[in-house]
Amino acid sequence: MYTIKTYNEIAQKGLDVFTNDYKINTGENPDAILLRSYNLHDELIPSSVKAIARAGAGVNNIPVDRLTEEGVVVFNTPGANANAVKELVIMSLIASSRNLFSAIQWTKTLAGGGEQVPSLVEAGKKQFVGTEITEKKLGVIGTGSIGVLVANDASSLGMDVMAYDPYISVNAAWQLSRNVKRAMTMEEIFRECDYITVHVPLTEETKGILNRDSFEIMKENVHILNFSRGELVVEDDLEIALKEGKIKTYITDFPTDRILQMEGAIALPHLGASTKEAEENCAVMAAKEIREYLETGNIRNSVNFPNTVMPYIGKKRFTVIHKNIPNMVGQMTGLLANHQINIANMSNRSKGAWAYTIIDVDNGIPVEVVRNIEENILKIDGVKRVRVIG
Ligand SMILES: NC(=O)c1ccc[n+]([C@@H]2O[C@H](COP(=O)([O-])OP(=O)(O)OC[C@H]3O[C@@H](n4cnc5c(N)ncnc54)[C@H](O)[C@@H]3O)[C@@H](O)[C@H]2O)c1
Ligand SMILES: O=C(O)[C@H](O)COP(=O)(O)O
Repeated sequence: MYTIKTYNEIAQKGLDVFTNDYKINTGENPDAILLRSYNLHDELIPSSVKAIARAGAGVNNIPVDRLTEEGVVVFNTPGANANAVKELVIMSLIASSRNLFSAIQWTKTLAGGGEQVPSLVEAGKKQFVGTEITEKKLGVIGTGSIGVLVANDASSLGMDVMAYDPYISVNAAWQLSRNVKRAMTMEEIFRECDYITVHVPLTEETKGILNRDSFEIMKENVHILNFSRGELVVEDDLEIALKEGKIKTYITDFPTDRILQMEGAIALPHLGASTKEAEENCAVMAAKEIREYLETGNIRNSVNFPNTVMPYIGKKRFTVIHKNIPNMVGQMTGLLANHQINIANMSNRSKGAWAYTIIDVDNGIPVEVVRNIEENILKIDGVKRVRVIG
């Protein structure tokens, strides 16, 4: 029996992935945590927790570094909400070009105008004259799951699209339309584009990339869209650039009190992933990642440990989280050899400073021998966690 603790509301379809062997939100010692944007940084995470799945993309709400040191596997759900975000970004591109947000607000103010409404509309509409997006230049910073979709669809709508991503994955590169031009630097995007949209994770490197220096080299009246994270922008600098009219609109999914008071800033209440489809996709994917890890030790879509998938055929399985240093596998297999135990299958993967090893052994080993091996693997210098499955 496993226990899952949830933070945030999780789509029922995702919770349904947890069958009878699971309890949700009961007891003090959960095996895994499932959450969306809830801030885990200040939470005490019990040592019973082996895995944390973020039903979504961004993991900046999770203390990943600390959890890695504790051998807790953190997952996210790559691409599961990308279409939802893309649709909102494309809508916002058009809405900002056509001054739709303020036009809708103004039109509402005519309520109660009786028969005058049609003529008031005709007289007032000129204040909302917009521009078309066709043939305008869009810069996409970050071409991962969302950025690729935005770039391709904007290109289909007739925009001239350029994209910057120094770490683009092979998968994303395959998906990107050949009409999308490659920018070699972020500055190229800043200098040349009429619209700029950011689709990067919040990291030390991306924090504050939208700042005074970048605004300074941008075109006059640029539209900026930020559906990634609020901290990518330096608010002091944004306020000045909006006041000076350098930035025409800043559309963000991450309002702060200050941004809500800036003229030219349009804020949505973090709606990017809030569609029925995206919520279900993310919840199902996250729940499956947890189940697979707890039941088989396989790791798929982890942000802190190497993806390691070895078919589980019901044999006794040792899974070991350890430092990525020499002679770890040798020491583990040595312990098995001491007991004349045959290894049926094995996988060892690394990611940066950490590695993960799965060893399947033939069935029928006495319980006390298994326990002894488990204890001795844990004693190896550099080993963080050992689990025996089956
Ligand atoms: N508004 C929302 O509701 C919502 C929903 C989903 C994701 N997001 C945010 O959007 C981000 C992107 O989501 P995704 O699913 O596309 O993630 P992703 O991991 O698929 O793509 C991120 C891309 O950014 C690139 N990148 C990283 N550092 C970079 C840098 N310094 N310069 C340029 N590119 C860089 C990576 O190479 C990758 O291709 C998430 O991290 C999250 O913060 C917001
Ligand atoms: O990173 C993400 O996936 C988004 O910001 C979605 O967050 P949410 O699950 O809280 O809507």
